[in-house]
Amino acid sequence: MTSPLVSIRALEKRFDLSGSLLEQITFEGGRFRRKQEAVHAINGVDLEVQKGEALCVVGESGCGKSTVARTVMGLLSPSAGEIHYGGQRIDNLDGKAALLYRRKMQMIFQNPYASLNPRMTIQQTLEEPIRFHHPDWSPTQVRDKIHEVMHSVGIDPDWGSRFGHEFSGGQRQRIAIARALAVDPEFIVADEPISALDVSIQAQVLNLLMDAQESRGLTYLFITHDLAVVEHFGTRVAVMYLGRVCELADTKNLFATPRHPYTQALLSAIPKLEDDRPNHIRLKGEVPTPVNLPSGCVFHGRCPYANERCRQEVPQLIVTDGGTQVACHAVEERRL
Ligand SMILES: Nc1ncnc2c1ncn2[C@@H]1O[C@H](COP(=O)(O)OP(=O)(O)OP(=O)(O)O)[C@@H](O)[C@H]1O
Repeated sequence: MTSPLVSIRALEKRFDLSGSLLEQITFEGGRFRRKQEAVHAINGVDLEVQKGEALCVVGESGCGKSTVARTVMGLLSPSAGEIHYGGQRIDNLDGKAALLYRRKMQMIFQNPYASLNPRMTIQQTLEEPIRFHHPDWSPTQVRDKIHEVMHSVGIDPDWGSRFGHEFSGGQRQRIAIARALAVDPEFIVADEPISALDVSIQAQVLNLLMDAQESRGLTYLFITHDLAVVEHFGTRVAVMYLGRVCELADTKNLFATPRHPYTQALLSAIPKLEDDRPNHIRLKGEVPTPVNLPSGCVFHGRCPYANERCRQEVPQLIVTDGGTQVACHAVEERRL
């Protein structure tokens, strides 16, 4: 395998909930104690994104997908761990060195209503990042680039003087995609890019992202909770639960033979007319709070295969016969 474009290494992200030092001090059992509460949003994630692939990250709400996305993009700093791009560590860069990666790595957000400035014309929206990253470009070069990206996302280049609010949700997301493409990125993090759109528009925008991937040789980290999207779009899939990756597989393998009980439960939740699927699992209970993480395997409280080892020992990702990586003691012990 070639070296990955992006590596996420032993990533952890905690959000401190304790407030000021004064608010952290409590009096318990006759002593002053310092109480430090935190949301453990990411708890040791290792992922490699290969050049040209679309790596999808899936999981229930709150499992840490967006936090992974925002940390990779440098919008959040990791509590521990590293992000590498093309072999270079980037989570600790600033100034000029960081600028280069800001051009190569672009992000598309879920809500095109919030991500476009309503006071800017489309021309201004697209011009801003181009001028920022290419201050030496002539007005003609800038104009040609704007024309090219508007055309490629299916927005009439003559509409450049219109404002964002004059466009529908689907058109706005196309413009947001054009803004990301305008600086010729290599890597795009797309965080639920179609989930705020009408169902009838979703497939069009997804196809647009796939066309851009092919024609521009893009690599995607694609965050979604929609398994139908994953099946259509993903080269590989990472399934997350409570801030950890529990399964990493080629998309075909994941849908044909899900190995982790949580993945099996997610796939079981997809409605089917004739349900003859093996490994049908129905999840009980709620996702535990990421403030007090369960010991051992974070999934053990909801897992029908959990035993004492699962309650005590954190499972690591192991490679199974089919090449899928799974973090599950039951799979490792061939109990499942
Ligand atoms: N700024 C923040 N401060 C405190 N907690 C946060 C912050 N951002 C995220 N979290 C918490 O971190 C955990 C992971 O959130 P994240 O948004 O990454 O999950 P997600 O899988 O993307 O969920 P969703 O699909 O709902 O967006 C959640 O418990 C969330 O409440």
